[in-house]
Amino acid sequence: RHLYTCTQNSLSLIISVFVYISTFYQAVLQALEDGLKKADADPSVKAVMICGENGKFSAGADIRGFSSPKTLGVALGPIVSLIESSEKPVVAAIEGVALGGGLEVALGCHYRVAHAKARMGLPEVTIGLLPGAEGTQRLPRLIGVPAALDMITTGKHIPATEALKLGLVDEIVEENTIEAAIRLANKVIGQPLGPRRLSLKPVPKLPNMEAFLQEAQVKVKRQARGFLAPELCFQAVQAATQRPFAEGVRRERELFQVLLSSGQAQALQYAFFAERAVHRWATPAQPTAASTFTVAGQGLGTMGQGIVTSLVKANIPVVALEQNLEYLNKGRKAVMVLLEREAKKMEGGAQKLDFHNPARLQFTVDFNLLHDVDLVIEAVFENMALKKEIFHKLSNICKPGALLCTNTSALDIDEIASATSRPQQVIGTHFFSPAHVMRLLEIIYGRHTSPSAIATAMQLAKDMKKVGVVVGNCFGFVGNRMMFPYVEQAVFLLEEGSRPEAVDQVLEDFGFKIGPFRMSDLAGLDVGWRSRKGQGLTGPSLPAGSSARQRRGQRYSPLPDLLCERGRFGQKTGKGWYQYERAGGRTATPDPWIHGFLSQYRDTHRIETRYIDQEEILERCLFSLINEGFAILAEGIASGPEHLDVIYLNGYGWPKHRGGPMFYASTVGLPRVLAKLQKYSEAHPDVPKLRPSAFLKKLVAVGNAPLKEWMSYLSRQSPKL
Ligand SMILES: CC/C=C\C/C=C/C(=O)SCCNC(=O)CCNC(=O)[C@H](O)C(C)(C)COP(=O)(O)OP(=O)(O)OC[C@H]1O[C@@H](n2cnc3c(N)ncnc32)[C@H](O)[C@@H]1OP(=O)(O)O
Repeated sequence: RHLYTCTQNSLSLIISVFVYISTFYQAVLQALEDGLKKADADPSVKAVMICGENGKFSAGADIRGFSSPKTLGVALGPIVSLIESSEKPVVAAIEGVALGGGLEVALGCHYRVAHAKARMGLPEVTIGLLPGAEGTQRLPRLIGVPAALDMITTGKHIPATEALKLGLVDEIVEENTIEAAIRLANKVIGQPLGPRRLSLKPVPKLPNMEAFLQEAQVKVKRQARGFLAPELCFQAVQAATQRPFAEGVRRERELFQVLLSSGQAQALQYAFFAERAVHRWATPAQPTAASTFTVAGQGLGTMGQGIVTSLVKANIPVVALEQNLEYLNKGRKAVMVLLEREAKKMEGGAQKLDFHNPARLQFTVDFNLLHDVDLVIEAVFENMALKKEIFHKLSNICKPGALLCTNTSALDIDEIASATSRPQQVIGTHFFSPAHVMRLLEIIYGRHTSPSAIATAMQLAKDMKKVGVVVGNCFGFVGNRMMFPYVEQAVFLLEEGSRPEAVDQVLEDFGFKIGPFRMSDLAGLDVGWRSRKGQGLTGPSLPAGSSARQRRGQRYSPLPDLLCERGRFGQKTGKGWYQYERAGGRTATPDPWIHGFLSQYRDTHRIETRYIDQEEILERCLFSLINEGFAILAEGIASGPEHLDVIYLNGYGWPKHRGGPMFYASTVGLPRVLAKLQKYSEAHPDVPKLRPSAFLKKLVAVGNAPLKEWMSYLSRQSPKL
């Protein structure tokens, strides 16, 4: 943001511009261009140094600018060229971050000095673009093709220490970066600049470049699953290996334009801002125990282990509690394995994982040790009676201000709170498995939960580096409630003639990592079976004489129950919707037994088998999920469509380049979503989840309102959101 010119011994400020290189695009570019020309023309100026303000070099172009028709993104390229062609040495002083266009500017400089704590990267791929200011051509020339491909196709940020090893920066410093850059500038005055101009350098050769590129392309394609940007990033880097610099730049610009108009870039940029909007969301209240939490993890099963690991990673002191020594020792061992693994990943980084210190992590079976903690996260298994018993005990033992959180994916927060004398301090925290990896945290407030309890849970999410989304209390909350109709449709499609692998394929082609049946096999079919038994939908509590395919006047499919009755719980038993190489195996193969079973089932229930095309599979699964999203918004269970999208992007594997289910609905067009739901609902009148939500109808009736205006059409919103 500052361009300094460096005379032999003195430093004078020439211009001051803004944080994001293109926030005031024309002004910033103009200022850079003017400053450089002025420096070049002034014989008293011997060198130039470019740095940022307030300890940050640049986060790159203003992402909002890419959705404006007047985007002038490519104009940054000529400025980078101008920097490079300067007859006086130009040194970048990198502090904080140098990302995207920011790093591209640094690549135009002849030298780069970075602070040891700085981070660098070309994250354009994560917003659906490629580094379009000649970065795909300069970076491989500087650090070689493998490292450049890795940075450009993944968008990862790298620490300065790694940048130094790669040769991306010339020097790293612990103290004053700007002074170090000026020192370097003074040192190199008069030295030839040709060897420092990256556009003149050849791309370093590899003995097996072609084979390397082929393999890399296959890998990028396999991981992208319909996401265009990584593939086009690859092509731009490939161009650097095949063409002279200027032609490579032309190719980069063509590919950039393809991405800019692809629709995927808008989806990803929407997702970028949606996540930040959700993060910014706050209640008027202050957290009660901000940043000084001592947290007790209650229950050390799979979820509890992940939660404790996450807390330790976030440097939050933890007391981990189990009901007996056997479970405690088992849980402790598992947590230690996870923590050792995390510590290994963090090796070489600035932060160390401190988990052998009992003041940071303590394991106990003594409930009384919870007396002094600020917050408890209960993570026993999903059983209302057990949870109520524990909350009653917690309410008696914990100090008056302590917040009591329950990790649940569906249970009623109010009922759990009713077992305590402090329902205002009871809140749901729905972690996703594995809890030390997954970023999402659904925060569920009950009828009596206080605003400061919500604010405290939000603070906890921030401290744990998770994306906390506050939602209301209803069966399945937001994520699972939207997932139920999706899975229900997938199973109905099997009844009507489809196969698990056909349904999964359509949804995987859409971009999900795994389809609903592979997912169900992974999670275990017994989980849903237990829940359906609890709801009286199957098992001994099902009233005698119930129809096989109807429950409470609605269509019901007993297929998952029938599989469970045959011991087919999925991967854990080696059989589920697919077959596996062994119990615990992970390779799903279509199972002829399932095909035979389905056709027998259709015969038994006199269901005519029909061919179901990909469009119907996709629409019935996705539109029923989206329809539920509209119902959720109308009921005031969530603050806005961005919140639902952030939940789906971070907890349910929704493909990022589709922006989330509600954003996707807006791109399909609400009138089309409505028309299709109406059609499917007419064909299946006994499936309420296909009946279009009144809110969706309203948004269509007012003329297909744009997503950012949806909430203005609701008269009533939750007072707590
Ligand atoms: C033809 C080619 C032309 C040009 C090529 C160049 C292209 C580019 O440069 S594209 C942009 C590439 N840069 C990025 O993708 C960086 C995005 N930002 C981040 O990763 C992070 O914000 C950060 C690491 C820079 C900082 O993280 P953190 O400290 O956690 O803060 P926040 O993420 O909450 O951000 C704070 C605030 O800043 C807004 N913001 C950040 N970066 C940008 C940006 N590049 N454009 C616009 N706005 C940005 C962010 O939205 C937050 O504001 P709000 O809370 O109001 O949303």
